[in-house]
Parts: sequence; structure tokens; C-alpha cells
Amino acid sequence: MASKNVALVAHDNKKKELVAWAQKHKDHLAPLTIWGTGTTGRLIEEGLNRPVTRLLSGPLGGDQQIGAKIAEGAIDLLIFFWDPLEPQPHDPDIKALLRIAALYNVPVACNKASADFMIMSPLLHNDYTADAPDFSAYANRSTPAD
Ligand SMILES: O=C(CO)COP(=O)(O)O
Repeated sequence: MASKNVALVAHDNKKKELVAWAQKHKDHLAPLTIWGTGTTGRLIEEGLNRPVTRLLSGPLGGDQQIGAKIAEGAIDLLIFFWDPLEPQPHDPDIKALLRIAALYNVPVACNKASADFMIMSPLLHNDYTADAPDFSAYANRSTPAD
């Protein structure tokens, strides 16, 4: 079975929390391929001492790159500790990332408790595959498969 892919993203005030969370769940993360936005990815790499596929920093387009990977079906789980107390310069990109994850039926954890539930779920570690997104309500929208 190909390894599953998890994207880890955190805003600056939440980075320490995400690194500590990742260290706590090092064993659960071990079989997964980890993706991350630029700065988060570097901190996770250092914190776990293992490679992370790093994209651009969020404000420079990293959220959009993660969103594109989701649209391509490359991400199985998004853990995104966004900051509920501080506006970000790239708020539209953050909204877009959360939107695309909802659209493509990708599980999203936005805080430690939901991340705990998801990373320890047997569904993630067995051969569960989420339903493909159902676009039938949007019959006029074309996709490359049409
Ligand atoms: O801004 C981010 C997510 O919206 C994260 O970007 P960095 O990981 O580069 O800080």
C-alpha cells in the first residue's frame, strides 16, 4: 500500500503547538509522507529529524500549492493550525485552502484535539479510501476527465 500523505501547516503563533503535536505523534506520523508550507515544513523537519516535502511559505503561495495538491488527489489529511486570533495577509488563500479541502472531501484538523482524533484513527492507517468528491450537483462544470 502506498504511503498516505499528510499536509502540516501552522500560522506563526501556532507553530510551536504543531511541532510539539507532531513530536507527540512521531510514531503515528512515521508511515506517512509529510508535506508542509515553507516555514512550518522546516520546523517539522527539524523537530522530527525527518524529511518533509516543503512548498512555498504560506504568504508567498504555499497555501495555494497545498490546495493544488489536494485538487490533484495527493493529500489524504490536512492538519492546519490556523490562528483564530490574528488576521493574516493571505487570508483569501487560507479561505481557499479550507474551501478546496471541503470540496475534495479531505479530512481537516484545525486544532490539537481534532488532529489527535484523526492521526490516531484506524481509518488513516488501514486501507480506507475516502469517497471521491461528488460533483454531480454541478453538472455543467467540466473537469479534465470529461
Ligand atoms: O501561512 C501559512 C499558512 O496559511 C503557513 O506558512 P509558513 O509555514 O511558511 O509559515
